[in-house]
Amino acid sequence: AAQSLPLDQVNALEGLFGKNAGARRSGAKGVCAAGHFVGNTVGRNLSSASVFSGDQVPAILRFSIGGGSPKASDKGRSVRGLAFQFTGAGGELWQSANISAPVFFVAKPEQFAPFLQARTPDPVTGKPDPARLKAFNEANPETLRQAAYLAKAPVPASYGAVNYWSTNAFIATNAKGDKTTVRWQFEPVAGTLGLTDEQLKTMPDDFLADELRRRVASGPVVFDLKFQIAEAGDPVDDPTQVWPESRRLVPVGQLFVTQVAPGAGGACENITFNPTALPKGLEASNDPVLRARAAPYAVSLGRRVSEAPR
Ligand code: HEM
Repeated sequence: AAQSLPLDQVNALEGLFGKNAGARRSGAKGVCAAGHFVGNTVGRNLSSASVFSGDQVPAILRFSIGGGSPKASDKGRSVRGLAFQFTGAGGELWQSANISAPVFFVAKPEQFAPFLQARTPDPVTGKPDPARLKAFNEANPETLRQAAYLAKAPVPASYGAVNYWSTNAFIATNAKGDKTTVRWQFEPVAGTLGLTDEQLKTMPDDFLADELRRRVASGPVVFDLKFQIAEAGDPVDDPTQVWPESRRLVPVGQLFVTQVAPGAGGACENITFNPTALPKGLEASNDPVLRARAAPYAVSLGRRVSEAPR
């Protein structure tokens, strides 16, 4: 029976991926990192948020693999995640969790648990019920767009060589009070890099965290943060739909990744990157998926921090 949306969502993640003590119920495998963000004048013209001041803003970061398994393969065709917490002037926080796909897999929060349940193996057959999966997919075709994107995208060779998107829309307000609806993306300045078919066969399942450590040891990994500017009629409340490619994409600052935790754990672990924790000058849009995120993140945080340590 339905309990509440956030509990159903977290329980559905546990149903599919297991209840992995101490681990995030989504983005379970990952690594803590740190660095800073520097905003530019374009950012300041769009948003009065103190993080765009141009000063170095401290960043706590986490890179991750999609899904709730701490043992997920780094070669899987799931999303990679980039979560950040920027601390602006006066301790003002901006938290966010972004993925390596321009679209999310549900348009509405009510689709989240049924999407996962339809993919959860039946204990008797060891496989998802094919009729149930087919019925869900046919009734919810927009939930297949993310997998279609990932099927064609190269598997990232590095956490530092792939784009990350907000997928959700936000409203930026500048000092004059002008409002702009935006989505954002992080683009690696050194370019994107995918694994070749040969590498997919020969690489181990665990390489991304060490690869990032090596990269950062030889210099900061830098991402351009770009805002994509919505125009009238663009779907601002549906993260399964991209906006037209012709939409303006403007750099608003750069993220410098300068440290990677030497092992498991670190400053990112007790944080839940709640994407509606926003500084003054940035607001949540009416996207119902965005608005639904804080509660299940808090449920997952509560469960994982109260379980036995890994
Ligand atoms: C209704 C929609 C969603 C639900 C129910 C949901 C649920 C969750 C949960 C329970 C966690 C674990 C939180 C923690 O333990 O700290 C999580 C993490 C994460 N989610 Fe979501 N999520 C949703 C939408 C999204 C969207 C739209 C994105 C990205 C565009 C996203 C990206 C991520 C990432 C990258 C992480 C890992 C963050 C980290 O490294 O701590 N999620 N999500």
